[in-house]
Amino acid sequence: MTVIVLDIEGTTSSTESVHVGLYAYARPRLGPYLDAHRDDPEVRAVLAELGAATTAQAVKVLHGWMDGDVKATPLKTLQGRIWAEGFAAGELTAHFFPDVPPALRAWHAAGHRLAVFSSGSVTSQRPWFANTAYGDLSVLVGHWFDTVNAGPKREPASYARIAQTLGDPADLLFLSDVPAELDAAAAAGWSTTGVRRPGEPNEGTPFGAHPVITTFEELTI
Ligand SMILES: CSCCC(=O)C(=O)COP(=O)(O)O
Ligand SMILES: [Mg+2]
Repeated sequence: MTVIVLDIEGTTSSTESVHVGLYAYARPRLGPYLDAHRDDPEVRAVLAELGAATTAQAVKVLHGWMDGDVKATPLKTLQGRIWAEGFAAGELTAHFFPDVPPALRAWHAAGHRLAVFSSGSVTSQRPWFANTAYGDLSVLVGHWFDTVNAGPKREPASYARIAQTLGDPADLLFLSDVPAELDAAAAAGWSTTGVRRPGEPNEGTPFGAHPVITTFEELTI
């Protein structure tokens, strides 16, 4: 039995749906969210990490990270909370490539375990998988990992940390569109497969020694 660990952006879901859909939703809400949750310990911690004295200063840093698609944990924490509210309010729905839902259901039915490891916070991963045009896919996923509970995606130590929960690295398979993430997983003893989807930013990126698929239908476990 294999544990299949999924990246989101570029792998299960389009980059556009994250950058245009989710980022545009979060962008104007960051300032008001900070002002409304100043007494929340997690928000206070984010502000302390940013070193920003005012909401305007904090928003400037956060918008700069969004413009550069910097996967900084304080940004991901705030985005995730704003998106979770958006999903709960019925204002957001998730995008999944059409090959993904049937493949996840088939792998789950065959006894393979599924997990997610994304730079997007766990707070946003769960509603992303729960609110799809293909029904609630979150019920198929047993474990959720992000940069807080696992660590940065390009560091082998993060994959070693995840393996402490999921089991023997030899049984773990990571699917991602980013070669540096696959390199880190392989360095931790995991199996890897690159996902090169037509039209995605990493379509032309070399994947080195990692096997490559263009849809989940091509994966043989
Ligand atoms: C609801 S998922 C949010 C996706 C996100 O914010 C992100 O940065 C995705 O990065 P990934 O590690 O999945 O490529
Ligand atoms: Mg990705």
